[in-house]
Amino acid sequence: MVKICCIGAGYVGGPTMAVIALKCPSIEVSVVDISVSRITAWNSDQLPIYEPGLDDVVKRCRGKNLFFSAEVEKHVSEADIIFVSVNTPTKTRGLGAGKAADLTYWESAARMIADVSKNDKIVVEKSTVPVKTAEAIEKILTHNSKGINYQILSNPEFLAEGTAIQDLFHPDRVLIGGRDTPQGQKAIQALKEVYAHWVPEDRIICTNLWSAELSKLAANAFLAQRISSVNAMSALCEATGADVTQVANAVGKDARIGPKFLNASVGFGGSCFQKDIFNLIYICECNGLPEVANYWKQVIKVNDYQKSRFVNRIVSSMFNTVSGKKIAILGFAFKKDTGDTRETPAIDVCKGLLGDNAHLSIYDPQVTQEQIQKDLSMEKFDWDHPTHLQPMSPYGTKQVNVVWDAYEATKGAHGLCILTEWDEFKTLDFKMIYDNMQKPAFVFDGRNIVDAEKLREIGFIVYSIGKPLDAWLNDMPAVA
Ligand SMILES: NC(=O)C1=CN([C@@H]2O[C@H](COP(=O)(O)OP(=O)(O)OC[C@H]3O[C@@H](n4cnc5c(N)ncnc54)[C@H](O)[C@@H]3O)[C@@H](O)[C@H]2O)C=CC1
Ligand SMILES: O=C(O)[C@H]1O[C@H](OP(=O)(O)OP(=O)(O)OC[C@H]2O[C@@H](n3ccc(=O)[nH]c3=O)[C@H](O)[C@@H]2O)[C@H](O)[C@@H](O)[C@@H]1O
Repeated sequence: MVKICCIGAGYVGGPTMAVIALKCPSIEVSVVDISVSRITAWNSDQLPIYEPGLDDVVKRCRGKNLFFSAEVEKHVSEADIIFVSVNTPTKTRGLGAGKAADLTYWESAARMIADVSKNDKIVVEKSTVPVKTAEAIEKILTHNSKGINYQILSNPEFLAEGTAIQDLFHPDRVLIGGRDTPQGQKAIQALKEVYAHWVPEDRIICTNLWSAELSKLAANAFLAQRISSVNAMSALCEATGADVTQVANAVGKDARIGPKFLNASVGFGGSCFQKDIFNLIYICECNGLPEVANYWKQVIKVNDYQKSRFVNRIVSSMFNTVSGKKIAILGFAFKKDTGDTRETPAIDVCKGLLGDNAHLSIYDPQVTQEQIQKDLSMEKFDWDHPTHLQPMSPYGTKQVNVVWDAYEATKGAHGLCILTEWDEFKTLDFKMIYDNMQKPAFVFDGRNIVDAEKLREIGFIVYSIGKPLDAWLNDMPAVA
C-alpha cells in the first residue's frame, strides 16, 4: 500500500489529504502537525476549519485510510510520498522583511525529513514557495542523505477557501513540476497516478520545477490584479456616474476577458494574494527587474487604496466624524463560507474606524469573538504563523463588541457596513433594522449585495461600491 504523509494540517493540508483519501481507498494518508490542538480538533466532531462539504469527506475516511496525528516523525519516516503544506508567511524581520517569504517552517520540516528518513522519498511542495525553493530544499535533504534518494516535486494548490472541496473534486488543472531526469520523471509519474484516480488526464499538467513554482505565484497575481483592476474602475464609476456592475458585465462578456473575478469589493483579503504578490515583487527585485516589481506593487497599492477609500466614505458621509458613534459591522471573514480572517479587509476597515474613535458592534456567522479581538490587536503579518506561535493579544479592544446576531449588531447603530458577502445578509429584514437604528441611518455595502434602491425607499442613505452616488453622498467632500 502506498503511504502518503502530509506535514501541515491547515486549510490546504487537511482538505487536500481528505480528498486524496476519499478518492484513493488503496492509499494510506496521514496528516501530521506540530500543533497538537489542531490535530485533536481534526480527530473530533468540531473540525478546526469551516469548509462546506469537508465534514462529510473526513467522516467517510477518518480511521480507515485517513489519519490525523501529532507523531510527525513516525509518519514521515514511514511514508513514500511526503507533501509539505506548512505556512510560508511574509518575513517580518531581517533581509527582505515585509516582502520575502519566510521559509523557517519549510526548512525545519525539510531538516526533520532528512533526519528521520530511512528509505527513498518523493517530497512534494504543496505550500506556495518562491521560485527555486526546490533547489534549497534539495540541498537540505541531500546534505546528510545517508545514501537516500529524494525527488522533489512542485505541486502547488489552487483551491479557494469556501469552495475547497468542490475545487479539489473538479480542479481546473493539477500542476506537477519535477526534474527532467529519469528519476524526476518517475516521481512525476508516481504523483500523477495518485491524482489520476479522479482527475482527467488532460487536466494534469507536467512541467519543470521552476515553471510549476512560478505558475502558482503568477496565477494568484493575475487573480488579484483582476480585482484591483475592477476596484480601480469602481472609483472612476463613482466619480462619473457609471455603474461598476454594468461595466464589469460589459467587459467580461468579451470571451478573451471572461466574466469571473470581476466583482468590485472593499478589497481582496485572504492569506495568500498579498503575501504571494509581495513574494513575487521580492523575486523580481532580486533578479534585477525593478520595473516588473513596480508593476505588481500597484496591485497591492490599489487594494490598500480601496480599503482606505471605503473608510473615508464612511467618515465623510457621517459629518466627517464617527467618534463615539456605533457602527455595525456585518461580516468579518475575508469572504463568505469560511471562518478565516487572515488579511481580511475587515481588519483594515475596523482599524480605520477605531482610529476615528468609533464604537464597533461586529457580527460574523463563523468568526469567534476571541479571533476578532486578536485580529484587531495583532501587528501586520503576525497572522500567518502557526497559532501557537502567534503573539497573544495583550488586551481586547474596549470599543469593540462582538455579537451573535445581525439585528443585535445594528440596534441603535448610526451606520452599518457589510464587509463579507454572507448569503444571510441578503435576506435581512432591513425595515426592522432601520426602525431600530439612529437617524439618518447609513448603509455602506462593501460587497454590493443589497438592493440599494429598496433600502433607499425604506429611508437609508446607501453607499454601494462603484455605483452612482446617493444625493447625500454627492454633497459630501470628495474622498482621497
Ligand atoms: N489557505 C489557502 O487557501 C491556500 C494556501 N496555500 C498555501 O499553502 C500553504 C499552507 O497554507 P494554509 O494551509 O492556509 O496554512 P495553515 O496555517 O492553515 O496550516 C499550516 C500548518 O502547518 C503547521 N506547521 C508549520 N510548521 C510545521 C512543521 N515544521 N511540522 C509540522 N507542522 C508544521 C502549522 O502548525 C499549521 O497548522 C501556504 O504556503 C499557502 O500559501 C495554497 C493554496 C490555497
Ligand atoms: O493561494 C491561495 O491561497 C488561493 O488564493 C485564492 O483563493 P482564496 O484567497 O481562498 O479566495 P478567493 O475566492 O480567491 O478570494 C480572495 C479575495 O478576493 C475577493 N474577491 C474575489 C473575487 C472578486 O471578484 N472580487 C473580490 O473582491 C474575495 O472576497 C476575497 O477577499 C485563489 O482563488 C486560489 O486559487 C488560491 O489557491
